[in-house]
Amino acid sequence: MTSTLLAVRDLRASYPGPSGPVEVVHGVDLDLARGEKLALVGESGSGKSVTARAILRLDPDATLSGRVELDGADLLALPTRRMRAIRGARVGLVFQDPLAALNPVMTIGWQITQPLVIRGVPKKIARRRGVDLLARLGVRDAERRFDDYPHQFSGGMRQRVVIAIAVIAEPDLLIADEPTTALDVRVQARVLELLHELTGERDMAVLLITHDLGIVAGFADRAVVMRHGRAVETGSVEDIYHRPRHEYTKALLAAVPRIGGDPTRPLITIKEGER
Ligand SMILES: Nc1ncnc2c1ncn2[C@@H]1O[C@H](COP(=O)(O)OP(=O)(O)OP(=O)(O)O)[C@@H](O)[C@H]1O
Repeated sequence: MTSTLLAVRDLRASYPGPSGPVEVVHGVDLDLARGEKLALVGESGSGKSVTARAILRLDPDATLSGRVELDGADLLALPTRRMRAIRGARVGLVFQDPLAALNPVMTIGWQITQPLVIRGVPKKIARRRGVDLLARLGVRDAERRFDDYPHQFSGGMRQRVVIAIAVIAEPDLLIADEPTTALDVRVQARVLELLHELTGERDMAVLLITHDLGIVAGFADRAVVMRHGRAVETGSVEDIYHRPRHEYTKALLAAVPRIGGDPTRPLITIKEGER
């Protein structure tokens, strides 16, 4: 029996524009069960990031409506202070720019252990867990590297640090926006494998935002296909790949280059406004 962790209903987000508010998320519904991996897919500009940011109320200038229920509590109705406590504790976050997410003057070990230390976990234990996590993320010599600063890490290593910070406090949900885009294929596979393991070990759910249908196929249980700020199709990864219903999903799948595919075959295009 799976239980619903996150239920999003008719979520809308508008931002101030030069001639009034502009709606960029037009009524998105999605459900995520504990331990489930859901991918939000679509092309650049389809509204994946703004949907994730709206779920967590990350943009103070966005006007939001609808319902975002985490374990039955509507996040859109919570006081800001309670919402802040949920981010980081119950929901771990990984966004696209790892450098912006790290503090340049603190060691990476300090930053990784902070979510545990502020919850009263003794420093030594927090360090042990942090080092283990970094090692599981494929960072070599994790014990020694723990006392380095962000500038001493490559971009790919910093991204793994950000992932470690997001998951160390064992959140119920991880929201990760293109978490592996900056990583080479081998490290990408390691990171996805770890996230997969954590969903099993801790029943952590993952909302993965990606434009990469290859990652979706290898990682997610279900997917929501987004276009122009709407969820156009939702289904199991199996159904989306083998029995896509929406023309846009078919076009997205047809646009994925395949090894051995016919390079002269034209890409399917669909007309603007077609839904
Ligand atoms: N702060 C903002 N103010 C106004 N419009 C915004 C804001 N942030 C995003 N948008 C608009 O919302 C739409 C969706 O953007 P979003 O970044 O969610 O797309 P995406 O699918 O995540 O693409 P990408 O993979 O490139 O990040 C775009 O048209 C974008 O211009």
